[in-house]
Amino acid sequence: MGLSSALAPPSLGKATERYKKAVTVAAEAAAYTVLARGLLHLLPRRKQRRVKTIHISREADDGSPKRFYSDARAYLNTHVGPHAVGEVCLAVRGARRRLSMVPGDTMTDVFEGVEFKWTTTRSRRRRRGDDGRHAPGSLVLCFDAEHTDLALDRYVPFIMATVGEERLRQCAIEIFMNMGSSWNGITRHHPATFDTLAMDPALKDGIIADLDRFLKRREYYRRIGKTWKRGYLLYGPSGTGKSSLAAAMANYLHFNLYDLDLSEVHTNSMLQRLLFGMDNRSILVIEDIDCCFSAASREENPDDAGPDSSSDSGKGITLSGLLNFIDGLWSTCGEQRIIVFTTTCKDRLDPALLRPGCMDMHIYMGYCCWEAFKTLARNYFLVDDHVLFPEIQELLAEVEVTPAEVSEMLLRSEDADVALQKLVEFLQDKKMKQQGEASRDDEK
Ligand SMILES: Nc1ncnc2c1ncn2[C@@H]1O[C@H](COP(=O)(O)OP(=O)(O)OP(=O)(O)O)[C@@H](O)[C@H]1O
Repeated sequence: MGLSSALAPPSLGKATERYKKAVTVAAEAAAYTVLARGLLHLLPRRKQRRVKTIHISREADDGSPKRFYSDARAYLNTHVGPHAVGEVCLAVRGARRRLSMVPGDTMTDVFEGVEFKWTTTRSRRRRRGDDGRHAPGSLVLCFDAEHTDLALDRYVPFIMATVGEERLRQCAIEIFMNMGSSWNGITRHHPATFDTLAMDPALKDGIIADLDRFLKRREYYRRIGKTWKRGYLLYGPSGTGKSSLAAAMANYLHFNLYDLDLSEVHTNSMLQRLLFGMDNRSILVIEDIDCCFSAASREENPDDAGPDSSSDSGKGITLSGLLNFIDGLWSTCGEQRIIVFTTTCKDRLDPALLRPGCMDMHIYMGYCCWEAFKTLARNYFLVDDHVLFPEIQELLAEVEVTPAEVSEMLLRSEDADVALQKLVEFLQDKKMKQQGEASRDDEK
């Protein structure tokens, strides 16, 4: 074969032949693939296991923390680990000790017989401390894909419920009541929080800011030589949330509540024993203080002293005595104490209590305003708007109704339409009655 014939292009017939062969090979390969896929379905399931991977990031796109991320971490730290892994992080805050997974580590949880493998990834952005360790980035959950429904429908809700219950338990505060000279305490989760409290939002924010400031001021109180305590006088009609506010403060600060019934305290020594028996980081609540110490104080009417007064120091408990007593006692042994007095009738209070500097903050808990109503509607029915809202807003501007009365109406039905209609009728009825009373007063 000459050089020229070797380099010459193949004939058209040969080229067609090669093309046909190539097509046949490709078709056979495709057929094998289909066959192999079909056979794969016939193989036992174990052999075709696929892994499902879910990434749980710590922050949403807008930078806000993601709820399930923190729930999952809390669950892993307390329920799965840290015994499941060799290396753990330790954080100590006050009396609380917290162990958590080291970023990059993996642990396995078994739920309903299925294995769930959790891995913490390392954050690319942040580094923790001087040891150069990466802060945790996101969580990665891997499991057999055939259990996807179980994972999403049962495992994830189980984690959230478990952590939710745990948080409630941890949020529980102790509520004490006086029995003789000692306190009788129960641990419970009081439902009142600043979220559930219906009141003017600016006032609510002001109270929260005041509490925050108080907590941070240990050095300040030490410097000025005063007891680290804060006093709040809550006044307003019955059913406006004064007791609820005291409980919301306790929940917010994680302080225990001491509900002091002064009618049961007959002598100064009894009072002293009770005050000494209180823990730090606590709130002392004395309700209806006007009934305990009115303007016609026992100080001015010594005959009005407590029944056992003669058996003790010879003096009954007086308001100024109580205040000085508390100051004196707490200055030696107490840290982070709050005292809350409530009254429905500020006019009847002993002037000593109203003197500047006695109670740090006077808070008026008033009738249900529009903003307060919106908080209740959101909490009871998860609604921010309703066709009856304009009418309710108008009525609330004219009628004196307490948040307790509004709450009671909203509780009458789980159906928002029904409950809000009942509230409208209740407000209309109340408006008529209040107008009737006003015109009768005018006639007098
Ligand atoms: N501002 C409020 N926000 C939410 N719920 C409230 C509010 N005020 C009253 N309630 C509801 O009414 C109930 C009674 O309220 P609370 O005892 O706190 O009122 P109070 O002003 O302390 O009344 P009293 O002066 O009679 O002790 C509460 O358990 C709560 O359900």
